[in-house]
Amino acid sequence: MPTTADPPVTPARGAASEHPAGPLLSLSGVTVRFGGITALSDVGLEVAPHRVTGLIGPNGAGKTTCFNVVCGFVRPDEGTMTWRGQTLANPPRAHELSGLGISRTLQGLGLFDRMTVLDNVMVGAERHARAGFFSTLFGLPRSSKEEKALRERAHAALADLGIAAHAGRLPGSLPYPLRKRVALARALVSDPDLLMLDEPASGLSNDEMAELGEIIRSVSTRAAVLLVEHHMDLVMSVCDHIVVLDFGKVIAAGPPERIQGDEAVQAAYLGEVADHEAGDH
Ligand SMILES: Nc1ncnc2c1ncn2[C@@H]1O[C@H](COP(=O)(O)OP(=O)(O)OP(=O)(O)O)[C@@H](O)[C@H]1O
Repeated sequence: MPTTADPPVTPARGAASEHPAGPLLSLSGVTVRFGGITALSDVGLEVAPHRVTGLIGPNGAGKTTCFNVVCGFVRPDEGTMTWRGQTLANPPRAHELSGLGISRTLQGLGLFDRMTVLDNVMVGAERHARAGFFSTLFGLPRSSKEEKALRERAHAALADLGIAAHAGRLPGSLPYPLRKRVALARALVSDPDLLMLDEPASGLSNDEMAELGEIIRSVSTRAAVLLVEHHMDLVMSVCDHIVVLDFGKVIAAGPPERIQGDEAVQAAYLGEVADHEAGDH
């Protein structure tokens, strides 16, 4: 089983964890098949507390499938998931994530168009609300004290991301980069221990991407981050640790500087460039 221990670039089966207190999240032996396609094969990775872990690889390498296993969208055929040292009998279902302390943003932002920005963020505060998600969604009553506390949390999350001024607007009236921040605020308002980001830089300008990098680094002071991303500049600048997938297998894991110089990684990405060029003719 590959692990993400830093010293070996090619992860070693059964290697000891690099984190003295243990990883926050680990996958071991995860295999996912879609009919005849093996999307993930014996994948192992570890996410350390308060570290940014990047999951990269060429198109079709299995990144989204791996992300979806952790967020409960895909059930693996084999393998285990360990959260805070406890092996989960089954990977969490999507609605169980928040209770575990895991939040995510997806490529499609999934904001509710008819709810204000503030209400969208309040939906994410479920973990801290006794009455929970459905009360917010369907406008069911909750105590005024609880309502006030939730509003304050949501406002603080918006303020942290510099978008408190837009609290009363509908998401559709905001430009895309700001809608992305709303989705991020909704993920952060529950004060997660792990924030999972699926291609957060897509559709952002270089300046916006640099700001996103700063946000990700600041989030890592209070939560671990698992980042699936194609933009290598962002990945290399924000990640403490990178896991590289190719054809559903972990081919390398280590700190950015080591991954950049890794021959297997370079070959995997060169193969991708060659495929694109062949497709151009
Ligand atoms: N629901 C599905 N049904 C069938 N095959 C799938 C399904 N989801 C993914 N696959 C296949 O599994 C493999 C891994 O796909 P995945 O989307 O996880 O890769 P990826 O690294 O996220 O790719 P990209 O960078 O292009 O988004 C691919 O061969 C893909 O075609």
